[in-house]
Amino acid sequence: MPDLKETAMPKTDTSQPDFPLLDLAAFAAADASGKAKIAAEVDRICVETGFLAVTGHGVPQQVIDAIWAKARGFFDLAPEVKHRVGPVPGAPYGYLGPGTEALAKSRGEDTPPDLKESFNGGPLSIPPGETDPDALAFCYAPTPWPDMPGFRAAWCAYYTEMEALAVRIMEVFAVALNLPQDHFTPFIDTPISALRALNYPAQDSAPKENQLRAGAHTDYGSLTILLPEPGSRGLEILTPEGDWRGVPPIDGAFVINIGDLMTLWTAGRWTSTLHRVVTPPDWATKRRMSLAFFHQPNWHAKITPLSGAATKPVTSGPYLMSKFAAANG
Ligand SMILES: O=C(O)CCC(=O)C(=O)O
Ligand SMILES: [Fe+2]
Repeated sequence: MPDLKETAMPKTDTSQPDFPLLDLAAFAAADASGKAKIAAEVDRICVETGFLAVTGHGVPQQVIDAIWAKARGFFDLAPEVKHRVGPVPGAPYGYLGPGTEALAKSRGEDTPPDLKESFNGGPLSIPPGETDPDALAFCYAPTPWPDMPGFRAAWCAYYTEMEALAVRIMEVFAVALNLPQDHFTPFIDTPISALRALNYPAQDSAPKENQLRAGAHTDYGSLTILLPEPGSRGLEILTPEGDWRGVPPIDGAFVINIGDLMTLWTAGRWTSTLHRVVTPPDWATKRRMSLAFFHQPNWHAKITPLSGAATKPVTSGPYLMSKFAAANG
């Protein structure tokens, strides 16, 4: 494992001097020792919280603008129109309306449903030869597309960018773990990632006890690439000290965090941090949107600790399916 000594790391300029940044363009341009230095800092952050902001990502602004416009347009449709693209039973894609999901239930906590709605889409193609019935019925279920010109094209363009970005981040993760840069490739070459557009509507009545915009949870997979609506607030992470801390809006950056499978892969070295979405007092009258790309290894990928510790492997697809069922049961 890398040595954990403090290294210089760029910080956000003004709003939140403490929030760590990973500049992917700087990583790509660095020589081996520069890469090792950046990777050591990523390792340190992943040990602590696994949350950081990514700049230098190269995702074209017009791809981001287009999906924001289509997501907003979709959520502004009448409820009965949105429900026309509700999920096929047992599948996670399409429109999940208010009252459908309580993320805290994925950890066995019984809370009221999250104050949100979402649109969800899965992998853009099915790997040739895939016959596993659960894989076909769950993660390779078709996405029910809304009848809105340009929605599908904008969605798929953003999904494609996120898939490529996740590969670059997983390469940094490999170096951060002192592994060859392409170590994770065989596990993530047919990923079963999902993209979710989230809308947290303005709240016109008081929430129930323990009801949040998103209940406290960890993400399930390898990596989440989150884009909160610019300037928006409400996402909080649990610090190692046990305090909830707001993630600041950071212009031009994605917020990334690792999920449960990365913790398992690193034998507990990296933290899949609890996070939630609250409603700051000045946000109750305002909607908030976000785009979350949940990067998930191949359906059949068997995740065992890199340390070689003898534990029963966790298979990526069935693990994801069981967590989704718990949160949506
Ligand atoms: O909307 C957000 O900022 C975070 C949502 C989230 O953590 C999730 O859906 O897993
Ligand atoms: Fe999350």
